[in-house]
Amino acid sequence: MTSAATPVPSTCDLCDAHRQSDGSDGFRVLPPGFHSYGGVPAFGGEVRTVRCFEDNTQVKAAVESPGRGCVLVVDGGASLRRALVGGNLAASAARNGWAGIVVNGCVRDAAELAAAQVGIRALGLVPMPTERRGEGQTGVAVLVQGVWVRPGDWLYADADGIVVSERAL
Ligand SMILES: O=C([O-])CC(=O)C(=O)O
Repeated sequence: MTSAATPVPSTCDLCDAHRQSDGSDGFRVLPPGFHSYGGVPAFGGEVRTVRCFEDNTQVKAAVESPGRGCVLVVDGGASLRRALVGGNLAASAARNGWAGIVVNGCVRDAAELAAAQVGIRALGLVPMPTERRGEGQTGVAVLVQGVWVRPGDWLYADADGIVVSERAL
């Protein structure tokens, strides 16, 4: 598996190679709108997923478990009201070997995120944390900005964007 330290293919090169893709080959591009907040600007790895809404219980559990070079994709329903990842969870993700976290939602603690050796993408920053009520699901297909992302997919992110593939590229 790819780890944060492994060079990742450029998303532009991947898109050049898939320029005729209609999605039927399992290659997808996430729409723009994600910003980079982590200390690792480019990352890639096999996908693990969490779906939750303004409750980061399952995100915390995931980043506190071994990441094995995977990318955690968190579908937070695009909520801009609560931060699903902050400095503590980012530090846990880095410590446990996650390559990156992509949040369809918000994050907080900008300075601490930038200091964490993990890739972090999110729609924006908001200082309000979630309330943990034990809700949320892991290991489910998630719809991120209109694009399906499934556990076992591969995700690559760099300065140009984020792409997802059914297989390692
Ligand atoms: O704990 C949270 O809910 C989010 C946060 O602020 C952190 O990860 O430091």
